[in-house]
Amino acid sequence: MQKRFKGRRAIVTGGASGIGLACAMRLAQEGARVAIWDMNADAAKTAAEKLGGLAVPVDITSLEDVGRAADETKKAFGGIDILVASAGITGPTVPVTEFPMNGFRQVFDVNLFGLVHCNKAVLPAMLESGYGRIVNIASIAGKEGNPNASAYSASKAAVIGFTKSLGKELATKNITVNAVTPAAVRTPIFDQLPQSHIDFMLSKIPMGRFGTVEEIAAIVAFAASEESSFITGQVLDASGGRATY
Ligand SMILES: NC(=O)c1ccc[n+]([C@@H]2O[C@H](COP(=O)([O-])OP(=O)(O)OC[C@H]3O[C@@H](n4cnc5c(N)ncnc54)[C@H](O)[C@@H]3O)[C@@H](O)[C@H]2O)c1
Ligand SMILES: C[C@H](O)[C@H](O)CC(=O)C(=O)O
Repeated sequence: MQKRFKGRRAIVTGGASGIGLACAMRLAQEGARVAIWDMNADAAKTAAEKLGGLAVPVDITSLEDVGRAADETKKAFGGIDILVASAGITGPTVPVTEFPMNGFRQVFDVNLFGLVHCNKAVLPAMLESGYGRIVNIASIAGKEGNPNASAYSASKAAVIGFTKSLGKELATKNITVNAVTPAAVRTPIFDQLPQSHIDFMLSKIPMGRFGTVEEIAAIVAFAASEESSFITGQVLDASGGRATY
């Protein structure tokens, strides 16, 4: 495998599981030093040991905790070149008429505000070095809006809008900011969903199968690489043919 990330220092939020773990493994396999940022401290430790990286337990909903994590990572690595923001939750799978507002806010606290905290936290180091790659993991749900998943869909649509804005702000700073919108991939996040919703998501994929974490990690790795230098503020799709834009 090529070593596109030799000498690069990466943070992967949600890196202890699923898509984030696969992204962390791919970046490490290609030479990056990787910090696993995750609220699951034990899983983060296990993942970091597996890839020879750094485990940084953090709750991304806390701006202060994220600032502490960024300081710890920058001190350990000497800088930050890459952020893959993968940490996320689904929230309840219910119609809007039944959707509890505390649940709606929790989804936004993690999926949007937590992601914004992490994007903000890595920018000083990237601006100081004059280089950066930010890859925000959104979802096809943010493009299409899934029924019974209004908070999740809205939060991912917000991630897309935020990514487009930040990409334009940083366009002359050699820092790119892109989103990836996967369709369903069988990971532990499915444990947060009823089977009916999982069946619905599969039914929407023209390829007739779920994606794999490796397939998502491959597109994330491209977006995180130097090769993607003329792509910013964009949405890179990985939905098995489902997305129409
Ligand atoms: N799996 C899919 O079908 C799919 C498809 C499209 C997009 N996504 C998105 O991809 C990302 C990763 O999903 P996944 O399938 O790997 O899920 P996952 O549940 O396997 O992993 C999510 C990780 O995020 C961590 N996390 C959750 N809340 C956190 C917080 N407040 N602070 C720090 N860490 C926190 C969890 O501990 C977990 O390790 C999510 O943003 C999800 O919305 C998933
Ligand atoms: C959490 C979901 O599995 C993920 O976002 C994929 C999705 O929403 C879909 O419709 O596919």
